[in-house]
Amino acid sequence: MDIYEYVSNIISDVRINGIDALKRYSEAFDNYSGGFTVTDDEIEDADKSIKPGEKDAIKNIYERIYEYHKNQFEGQKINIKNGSIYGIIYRPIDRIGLYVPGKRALPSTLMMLGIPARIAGVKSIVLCTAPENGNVNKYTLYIARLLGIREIYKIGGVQAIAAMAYGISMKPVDKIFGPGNKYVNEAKRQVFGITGIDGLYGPSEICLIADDSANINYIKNDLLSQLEHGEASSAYLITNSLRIYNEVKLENVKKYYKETVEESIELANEIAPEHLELLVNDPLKYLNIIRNAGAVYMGEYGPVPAGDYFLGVNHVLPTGSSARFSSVLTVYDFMKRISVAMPSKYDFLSAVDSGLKLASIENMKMHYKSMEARI
Ligand SMILES: NC(=O)c1ccc[n+]([C@@H]2O[C@H](COP(=O)([O-])OP(=O)(O)OC[C@H]3O[C@@H](n4cnc5c(N)ncnc54)[C@H](O)[C@@H]3O)[C@@H](O)[C@H]2O)c1
Ligand SMILES: N[C@H](CO)Cc1c[nH]c[nH+]1
Ligand SMILES: [Zn+2]
Repeated sequence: MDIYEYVSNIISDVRINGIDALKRYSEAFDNYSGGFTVTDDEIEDADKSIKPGEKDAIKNIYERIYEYHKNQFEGQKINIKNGSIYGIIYRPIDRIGLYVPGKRALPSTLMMLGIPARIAGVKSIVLCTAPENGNVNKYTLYIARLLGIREIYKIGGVQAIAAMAYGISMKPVDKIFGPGNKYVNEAKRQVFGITGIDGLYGPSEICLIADDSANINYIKNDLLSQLEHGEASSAYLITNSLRIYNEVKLENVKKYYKETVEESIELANEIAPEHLELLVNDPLKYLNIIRNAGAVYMGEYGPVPAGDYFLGVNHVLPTGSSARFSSVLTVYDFMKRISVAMPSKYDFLSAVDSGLKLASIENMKMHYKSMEARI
């Protein structure tokens, strides 16, 4: 059975059989058979068990992520010209679902999802994450509290995506956000249309371009950092230095030699990686030829893990070459654009003839009459 059919069967089962199916899949995949709702007591216990130093680190990073995202939204765009009003207004999505990997828990991801959601003004937020030994990761719960998220479910994988989309054991959501493994991403792809999705944010990837000036240790550590996410992750090294090409010998890293940094970047554009790291002299001068990447990290102090954790940039990024058409998560992903028009009489009359012609071309009689009646 291919992954499409496999995931589709789970989604249908959850849609048709509801909570019974959720229970079966939670038992089968997450070894969990308790209730799905996280209680206030569990949140309180998590809070108590976290050390003050850990809380400070989380709050510091929360602030940095907030700072980076707070001015992303550039405001409503309403133009008033010669008495006409044309524009686009933005409105937060009413209700969203956040998916945070839970078994090998990534609490940092909740900050990356929840902070821009709150900045965008989303009011109703649900969190789904798989339990580990029966419990949701305590740091995830602490961050949920910082974000004011109170509706939290111990559900992971495909069944969580189906539950949020079809409203099983909860009210359905309008859009689902968050990264996950191949099953989670296939599930998101399949429920798109019933609900919105942010993008295809799958197993982590790094493409590192190094010239002869790059530190070999940095190269090795940075490549291995993203492979640490699991066997589905990928790492590419592209270099114009034969020395580096020969010295970096790492299992599971795909290596390429190119004559120049420009050619290396062209190959990276074809790969369209989630993360593109440049360990080259004067990296800024290459920015204008980078076309396909989820995020670009440059210079000695820009290793991908710093972006994963504390720089403040978002670490929820397109993978599997989807950076060709998709982007890093921003505040805008949590909003809808609505076009707005209020033409003046003058503006209407100056162009209505063209509108009437087009209505005739399309043979739309009532469209024609609607406009004609105002002349
Ligand atoms: N692109 C990004 O922005 C980004 C950010 C953070 C993490 N990630 C990636 O997210 C991924 C997280 O993956 P994960 O697996 O740790 O967590 P996950 O939460 O995505 O998946 C775990 C869940 O998958 C389900 N599952 C496991 N095996 C299954 C099977 N055989 N059939 C059906 N369902 C099954 C289980 O319900 C389990 O809870 C990693 O690959 C990581 O690299 C990506
Ligand atoms: N590298 C991941 C994005 O691909 C994000 C992450 C979370 N925690 C550690 N890393
Ligand atoms: Zn990472």
